[in-house]
Amino acid sequence: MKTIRTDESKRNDGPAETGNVDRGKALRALLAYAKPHRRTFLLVFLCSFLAISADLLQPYLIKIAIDENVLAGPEGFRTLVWIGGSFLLLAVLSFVFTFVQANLLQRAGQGIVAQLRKDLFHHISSQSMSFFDRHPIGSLVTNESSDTETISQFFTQVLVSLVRDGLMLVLVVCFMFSLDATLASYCLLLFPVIFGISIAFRKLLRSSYQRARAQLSRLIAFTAENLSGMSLIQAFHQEKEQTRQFTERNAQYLKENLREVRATVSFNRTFDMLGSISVALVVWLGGMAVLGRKLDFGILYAFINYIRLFFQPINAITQQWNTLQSTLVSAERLWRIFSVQPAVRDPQPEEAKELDPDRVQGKVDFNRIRFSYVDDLEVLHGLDLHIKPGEFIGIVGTTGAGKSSLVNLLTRFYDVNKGSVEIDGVDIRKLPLDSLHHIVGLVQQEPFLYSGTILDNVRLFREDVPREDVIRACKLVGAHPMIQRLKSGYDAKLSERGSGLSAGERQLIAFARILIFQPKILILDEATAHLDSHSEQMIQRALNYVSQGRTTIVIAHRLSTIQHADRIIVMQGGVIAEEGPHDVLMKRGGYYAELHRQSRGIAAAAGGAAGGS
Ligand SMILES: Nc1ncnc2c1ncn2[C@@H]1O[C@H](COP(=O)(O)OP(=O)(O)OP(=O)(O)O)[C@@H](O)[C@H]1O
Repeated sequence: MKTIRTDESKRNDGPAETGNVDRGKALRALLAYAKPHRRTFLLVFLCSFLAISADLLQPYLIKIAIDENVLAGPEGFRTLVWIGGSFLLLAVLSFVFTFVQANLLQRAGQGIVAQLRKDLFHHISSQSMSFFDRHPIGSLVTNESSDTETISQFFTQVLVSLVRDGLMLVLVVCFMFSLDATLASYCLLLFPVIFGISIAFRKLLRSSYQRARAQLSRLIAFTAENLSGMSLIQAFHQEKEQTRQFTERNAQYLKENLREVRATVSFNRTFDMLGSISVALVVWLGGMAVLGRKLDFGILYAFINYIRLFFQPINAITQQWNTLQSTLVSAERLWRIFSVQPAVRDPQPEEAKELDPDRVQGKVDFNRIRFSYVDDLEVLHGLDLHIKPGEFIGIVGTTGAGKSSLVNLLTRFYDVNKGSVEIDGVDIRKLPLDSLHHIVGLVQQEPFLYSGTILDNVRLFREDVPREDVIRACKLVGAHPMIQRLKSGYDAKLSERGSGLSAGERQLIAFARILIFQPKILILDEATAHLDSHSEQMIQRALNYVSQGRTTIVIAHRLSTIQHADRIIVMQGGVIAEEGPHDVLMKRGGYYAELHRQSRGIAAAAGGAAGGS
């Protein structure tokens, strides 16, 4: 199944979340998902038709029973039994066809939405980092969960109701005219009233739904953000303030939700009222006709049944109208996401170059690169850095100097605005992303661990990597003793994001991943969180081991980590301020020496405080 394609495919990660989108296009793209299920939908409509016919014939049978048998006297008894039997048969047929229709419909509808969810997840996962800078996680969670659920209702309720109830309405009107054209004509006078009411409510229903959805998104985004920053909230005693903000958002959502419920209930009850007035009208007009012997009683009985049935599909269609409004809002939201194409993409086949991961030397060149996350706010200003194969580079600098930005460009989380980044002389924009990520390995400040076992996390769910290799890698980076202490060792299940492990332990696991996947270039963003000296030593040992034979770039927050680096790059305000080995930089007495002095001062103060406490 193909992902929704859009005409806006040339858009690069653009702000598709704002501005109007073409609702027709969004709906067409959605309907394309139903195409593979054409046959099932045809069967559904056929079953609906048969079930409706069986339902509609029932009042007609009763009319025959009353007028031609009951009122005709005792000789009609045998036919009455036949009519009773036929009535029962019609009821059974209606049950069977409705049952089959509902099952087929659910299967097709749920299948479509499962596919949509999968495509959406795939689409989101293939976006570049700038997409996630612009789209809050909470809002993406709403897209993936509740928007797709609304779309599911479109396929399992709206689509079929529009056809089934529309068909029923036409058939009911036909039956009514065949029974009594005058009474039927009076009933048709109701159509303009129904139309007027629908138009009057339409705007109100749509806007109240949109407002409720916007508040829900706001609430989910706030909750997601808070849950991921819970430790910070508690550390700064922000619970009360956050609860206050949550309560405010929650109250807004409640208010909008109630407003939506009020609008829906008023709309539905207005229709019910109209239905009751119509029945009263038919009873009055028809009753007069029966009394005046212009109409058979059986016809009046059937007519009352049909007028009830007449309102049933109208009610259902208007109910579905509400769902259709929700579907349109959800389809628009999903369409906006699907319209965004990743800013960082695989090269065109004619431009693509391959580097054999086993033969990569590991030479890295940043050639006069300029880069900004947002327009007009450049963070790297024509930076030039050339790294030899196997070189160990330490990057230091004040916060916001551009260290992470520099390595983000080597992993192609973002692309440079000007200049180029090359590996072994090949512009990385020409390398397929897959092979680039084989060549460049990353150990982040807060390595991401999945909900799964230690084994899964080290070999990243690749079953073809033997358990023994994982254990060997963990032993080499010094993670083995820590893993053995866990209850089930390598099979211990980690909680979400590995929250059961310390920052240092999570980094050790990430180091073991490097030994399994053997990238030729290693980037380490050192953990800023305070590590005790034992963990620090473990990390240092692991790094020394893992960096052997590969080009290594370490963003260091503790200068001790990179003291023995081949070269230290000192960054300041998006440019390289100084570079050279530790001793040379210290002798120069410049910015690095100053940083070093400061860090020793801080370490001494921390030591003093620890000693004093
Ligand atoms: N996703 C982003 N969107 C917009 N601006 C960003 C983004 N990430 C970083 N910046 C900005 O880019 C500049 C460089 O940030 P960067 O993270 O590269 O600095 P750093 O040297 O790694 O800092 P730190 O040591 O604090 O991690 C900063 O001014 C920062 O505010």
